[in-house]
Amino acid sequence: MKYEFKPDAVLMLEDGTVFKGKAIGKIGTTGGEICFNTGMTGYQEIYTDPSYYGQVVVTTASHIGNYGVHAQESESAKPSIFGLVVNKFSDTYSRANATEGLQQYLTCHDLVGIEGVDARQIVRHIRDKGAMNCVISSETTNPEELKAYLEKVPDMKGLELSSSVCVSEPVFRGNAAAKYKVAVLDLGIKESILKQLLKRDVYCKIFPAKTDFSVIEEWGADAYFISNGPGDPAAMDYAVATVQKMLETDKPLFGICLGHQILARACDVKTYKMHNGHRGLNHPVKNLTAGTSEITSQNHGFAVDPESVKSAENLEVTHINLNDNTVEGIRVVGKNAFSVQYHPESAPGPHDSRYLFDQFISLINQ
Ligand SMILES: NC(=O)CC[C@H](N)C(=O)O
Repeated sequence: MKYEFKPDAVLMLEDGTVFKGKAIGKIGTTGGEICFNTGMTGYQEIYTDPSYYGQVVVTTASHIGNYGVHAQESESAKPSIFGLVVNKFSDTYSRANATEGLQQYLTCHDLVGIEGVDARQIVRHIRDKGAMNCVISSETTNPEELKAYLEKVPDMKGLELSSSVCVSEPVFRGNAAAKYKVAVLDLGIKESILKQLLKRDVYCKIFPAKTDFSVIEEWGADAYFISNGPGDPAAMDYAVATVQKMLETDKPLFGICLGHQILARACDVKTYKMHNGHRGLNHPVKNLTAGTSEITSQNHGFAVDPESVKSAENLEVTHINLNDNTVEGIRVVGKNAFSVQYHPESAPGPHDSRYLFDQFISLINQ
C-alpha cells in the first residue's frame, strides 16, 4: 500500500542516539543489530539474503525502491532483514519487468522501516562506535518504551540463527541425472549460490543445519558444500562437528562465508566479532596463490582470527582483504577443502570470483 500521509517514525540506537524520519513498510516496532551495506544496487537481494536474519540494514545508496521488486531476484522466499533504514524511499518504481513496488513488498512481509534520515551520518556513527543494536518504531516515539524494546533485542555475539532460517526437511535441487552430486549443509543458503552449482551440472541435496552427519553421508554425495548464514559461528559447535566428520572422508569441500568460518573452526581456528562488518560490493581481495586481485561482494560481521590461523599447521591462507588484511580464504593442507569469507556468487556484485565454483568442480573431477 502507498501511504497518502506518512506517519512519523523513529530510530534509536543502543547508545541512545535518536534519528527522526517517516514510516515505510508496516506500521510497527522492530529491533535488531544495525549494520550498513555500501552497495549502490541490489537492495532486493540484500533484504532477502538469509545471512541478514536478525539485522536492521542501512543502505548508503541514497535512493531505494526506485526499480521496484522482481519476483525472480530474491535470495530466499521472503525478506530476512528485521528492519530497514533509508534516506530517500520511492513508493513508485520505473522498470518495465518489476513485479511490484518495494512498499507493497515490505508491507506484505510485515517489515518495519524508516526513511528520511541521513543514512550516511548513521553509517559514520556506527562505523566509529562499532556494531550495536537498534529499534525502529512508527507506533511510539516515547523514549522509555523504545529503550524497553531495545533491552529485549538479543546481542548478535553468541547467537545461533542458522536453525531458524534453514530448510526444515532435506530438499533436492537440480536434475537427478546431473554429473555431480553435492550435499549442501544449509546454514541459510542464498538462492544464487545454488544457481551457480546447478549451472555446473550439479544435483544438490540440501540438508537442514542440524542434520546428523550419518544422514548426510548415507546419500553418497561426491562433495560437500557449507553455506553462508546468519549468527555467530562461535555458537555453532554442532556444525563444526559435522564439518570435521566431512573432512575425515577426504571428499572435496567448499564453504562460503559462515561456511568458511565453520571450516576454520573445524580446524581448531577461532573466530571473532568485528568492530564493524564488511558489507558491500567493492571489497578488494588478493588471491595469494595466483598473485591476482579481485573485487568482491561481502556480508559478514564475524571473521576468522588471523593469529590462530598462523599457528594452525593444517591451514594455508589463500586470500586476504587488501583494505584491512583480514583472512578472506583458506585451504586445508592435504585435503580438497577450501573456503572463502566473501561471496563468489555475488548477487549483487561483480563476477570476478565465480572461478571458485569451477575450482570446486575440478576438485570433484580429480
Ligand atoms: N554471509 C554470511 O554467511 C555471514 C556469516 C556470519 N553470520 C557473519 O556475520 O560473519
